[in-house]
Amino acid sequence: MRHIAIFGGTFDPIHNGHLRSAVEVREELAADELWLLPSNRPPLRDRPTASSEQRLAMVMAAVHGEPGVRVDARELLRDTPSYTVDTLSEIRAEVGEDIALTLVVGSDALNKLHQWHDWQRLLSLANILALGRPDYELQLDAAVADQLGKAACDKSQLGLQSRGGFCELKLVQLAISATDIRERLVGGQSVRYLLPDAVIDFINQQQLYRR
Ligand SMILES: Nc1ncnc2c1ncn2[C@@H]1O[C@H](COP(=O)(O)OP(=O)(O)OP(=O)(O)O)[C@@H](O)[C@H]1O
Ligand SMILES: O=C(O)c1ccc[n+]([C@@H]2O[C@H](COP(=O)([O-])O)[C@@H](O)[C@H]2O)c1
Repeated sequence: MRHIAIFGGTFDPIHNGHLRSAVEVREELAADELWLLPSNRPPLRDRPTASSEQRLAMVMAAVHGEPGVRVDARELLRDTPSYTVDTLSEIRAEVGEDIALTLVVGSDALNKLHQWHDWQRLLSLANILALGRPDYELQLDAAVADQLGKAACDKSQLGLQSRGGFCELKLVQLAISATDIRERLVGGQSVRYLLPDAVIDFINQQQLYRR
């Protein structure tokens, strides 16, 4: 069965924590493709510092030439909050019923899943993969833990079922965050090796994340 992993984020900016996770998830799941989806108006946080266009440009520069990784800009084309359930419904309608879709969510984001719009429907559209992240233990809301617990399966199962499975993966675990990168830039510190040089060049060119 064809298998697509869907990894959404604010990516303000995209960094090596995201990128290493994307590459490893694709390998670990033996997924055919991994799609990065920059969100337009992230529902549960303040407005991003960089514009949608700038965040999209940084994501594209970061993964240029990376095999099997694609950038999907659909959420930037909708002027509504980027509800994942809407995005997955749209993707499901496009790819059809017989393709495995796996939504990739970091542990910090998953801990807030109970606040997501219509979160109960997510497993009817896709599998969910929880990504371990340093400094963020998985501490799920009780209702979420109950639903995901019932869906728990081995990672090898995710590519064999189109939706409805849940699995946790601990990958390389880089303690990098976009907040820390923005703070370093405001403070005039180096961010080299935390994110790709192409993204740093773009940030400098556009004078992003300055005081
Ligand atoms: N270092 C990391 N390792 C694994 N997953 C990560 C890492 N950083 C972010 N993620 C995950 O990537 C997705 C998008 O994250 P996001 O764009 O919000 O980055 P962030 O670094 O958490 O940003 P911010 O510091 O602004 O909150 C989320 O599911 C998040 O949990
Ligand atoms: O659907 C929702 O209500 C929802 C609420 C919060 C976050 N999300 C999605 O979760 C992903 C990670 O979000 P964030 O804010 O941690 O970058 C991103 O793709 C968001 O669109 C989705």
